Amino acid sequence: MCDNRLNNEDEARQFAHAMLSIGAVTLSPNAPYTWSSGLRSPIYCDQRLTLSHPLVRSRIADAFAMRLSVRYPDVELIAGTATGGIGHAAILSDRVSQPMVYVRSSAKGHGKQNLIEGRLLQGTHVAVVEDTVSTGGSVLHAVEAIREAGGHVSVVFTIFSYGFHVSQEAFERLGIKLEVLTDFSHVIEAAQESRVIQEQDVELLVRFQENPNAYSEAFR
Ligand SMILES: O=P(O)(O)OC[C@H]1O[C@H](OP(=O)(O)OP(=O)(O)O)[C@H](O)[C@@H]1O
Ligand SMILES: O=C(O)c1cc(=O)[nH]c(=O)[nH]1
Repeated sequence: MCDNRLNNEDEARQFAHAMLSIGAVTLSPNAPYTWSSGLRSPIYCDQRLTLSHPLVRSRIADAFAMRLSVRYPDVELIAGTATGGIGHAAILSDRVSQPMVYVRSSAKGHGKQNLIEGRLLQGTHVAVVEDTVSTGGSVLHAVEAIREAGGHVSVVFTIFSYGFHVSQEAFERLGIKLEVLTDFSHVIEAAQESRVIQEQDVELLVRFQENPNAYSEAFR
């Protein structure tokens, strides 16, 4: 679908530069980060920082809201993933005057033992909001929880995605459209333009993105 209000290429560049300007992108090639999936990575993109920047978080909500209204008019409920997606889901649901729930990474061990917090009615059309997609495991776990509870999910919104083959295949398999504001390649381009990374870092990062498992295994 082509819509003039959705110039995703410019938007992707702008969000990549915004991520760099707030210090959300950090590199540590010699002492890799361990991700939630267990993968070891030379890069970490911390979207939690966007919540500390009102202008950036507001632009994120604007971009999500525009895509939601143009492409997914049937959505009736916004679901955030714990913890990174909750803040952005709250801002978006307020923007579009829709109700919100959030999905825990695992069911609570006390109280009502809920996995999903808030009111989710059977048959509701839900958009899921995540902050970062790496393998996609976390957000797809949330999608499955919502589907099991009787909700319909066909779209996930994320601020950032690494664009790994494994995640793309998983989204396709589950029939989920992934709406991404910016991604790995735009962040790398922005970092080169701003001269915050060296050529040797770029080569390493591209090798990592092409085969994250092989890179990760080398550090075990
Ligand atoms: O696509 P995946 O491989 O699942 O990785 C991405 C997930 O990892 C991060 O969350 P984390 O588990 O660090 O928890 P947090 O949101 O509570 O900080 C991030 O916020 C995503 O939810
Ligand atoms: O996969 C992850 O855990 C992860 C990667 C990343 O770059 N940023 C983040 O918040 N989580």
